[in-house]
Amino acid sequence: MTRAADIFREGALDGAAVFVTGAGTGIGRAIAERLARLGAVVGGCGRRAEPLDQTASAVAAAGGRFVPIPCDVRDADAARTALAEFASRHGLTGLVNNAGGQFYAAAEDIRPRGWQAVIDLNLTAVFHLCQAARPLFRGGGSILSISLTGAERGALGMAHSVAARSGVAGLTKALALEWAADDIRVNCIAPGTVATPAFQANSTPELRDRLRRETPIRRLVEPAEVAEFVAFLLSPAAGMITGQILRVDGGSFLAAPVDMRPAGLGKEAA
Ligand SMILES: CCCCCCCCC/C=C/C(=O)SCCNC(=O)CCNC(=O)[C@H](O)C(C)(C)COP(=O)(O)OP(=O)(O)OC[C@H]1O[C@@H](n2cnc3c(N)ncnc32)[C@H](O)[C@@H]1OP(=O)(O)O
Ligand SMILES: NC(=O)C1=CN([C@@H]2O[C@H](COP(=O)(O)OP(=O)(O)OC[C@H]3O[C@@H](n4cnc5c(N)ncnc54)[C@H](OP(=O)(O)O)[C@@H]3O)[C@@H](O)[C@H]2O)C=CC1
Repeated sequence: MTRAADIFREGALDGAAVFVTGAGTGIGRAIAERLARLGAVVGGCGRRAEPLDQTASAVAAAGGRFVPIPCDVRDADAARTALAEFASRHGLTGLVNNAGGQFYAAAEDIRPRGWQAVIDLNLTAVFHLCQAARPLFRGGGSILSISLTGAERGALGMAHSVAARSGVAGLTKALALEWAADDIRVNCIAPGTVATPAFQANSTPELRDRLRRETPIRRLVEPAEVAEFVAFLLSPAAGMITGQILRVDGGSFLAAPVDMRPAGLGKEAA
């Protein structure tokens, strides 16, 4: 079978300049490496410099260009400055809001600071970066936000994250409408479970096996499968796709909601 990664021709994204948040690890790193391989110049942020430098080395070894600009996306001014610095040197045709995450807790155990941390990272930072990108796009652009499948139906143990991702879904549609006339497309990609090092570190083999069994296509999502879809949505081939929430989840959204509450791990969802 042809692998997804064989579909695009080399140079398919020549001339593209894309900023990826959380580009040092996991899904963000896979996205950065793939876009650079297809010819885009990629800028990326994260709080830590070291993972970004590792992405830069991997991209350079493959003959691509990656510009690491460490910053905390929850600091709106710092994020704005990082994006502007990248755009001033390379232009800007795409933004991928990938930085995100949450802890797992029953709703009654989420304290105000925990709620705020998850909303700030997964929703408010996305808005600030979209807003910052808007005037930097010249002649159109494409914004993608990495969300989480099933947010529209709910999940147990992730109330803060489900609320934030639902906010991103609404934001995606609102911005798609406001900016369509300037050929700025705004979409959301909602992955199912992806076995990245970060998720492995926050889960047990038993939980991952349960999530795999609960996925109609009986395996977890590969980071490369998300990256390939990102490449497509950034390309001119997706020129009429905007305002969409697009799932890369093996059909997970059709199955029962997941139960990620610490006390519920290992049990079937209620
Ligand atoms: C159908 C669908 C199929 C689909 C099925 C899909 C399954 C799910 C798959 C999803 C996977 C991923 O996203 S995995 C990839 C992403 N990686 C992660 O999620 C791991 C990283 N997580 C984090 O870094 C943190 O959780 C996060 C809050 C986001 C960032 O935090 P910060 O660095 O700002 O903050 P911290 O100082 O650590 O914490 C801030 C506050 O959070 C609270 N807090 C932190 N951990 C807490 C905990 N376990 N329980 C309660 N509260 C907690 C405390 O109140 C802290 O405040 P004080 O203590 O008062 O200071
Ligand atoms: N893995 C999975 O199963 C799924 C993941 N997702 C989502 O996909 C995205 C990527 O996940 P994944 O690759 O697994 O996880 P990672 O934890 O590896 O990726 C998150 C990245 O974001 C960066 N980041 C976190 N907080 C900030 C911040 N405040 N400012 C700047 N950068 C930050 C991290 O770098 P640093 O720590 O250096 O800041 C890290 O590189 C997340 O939004 C996640 O919620 C969605 C569905 C499923």
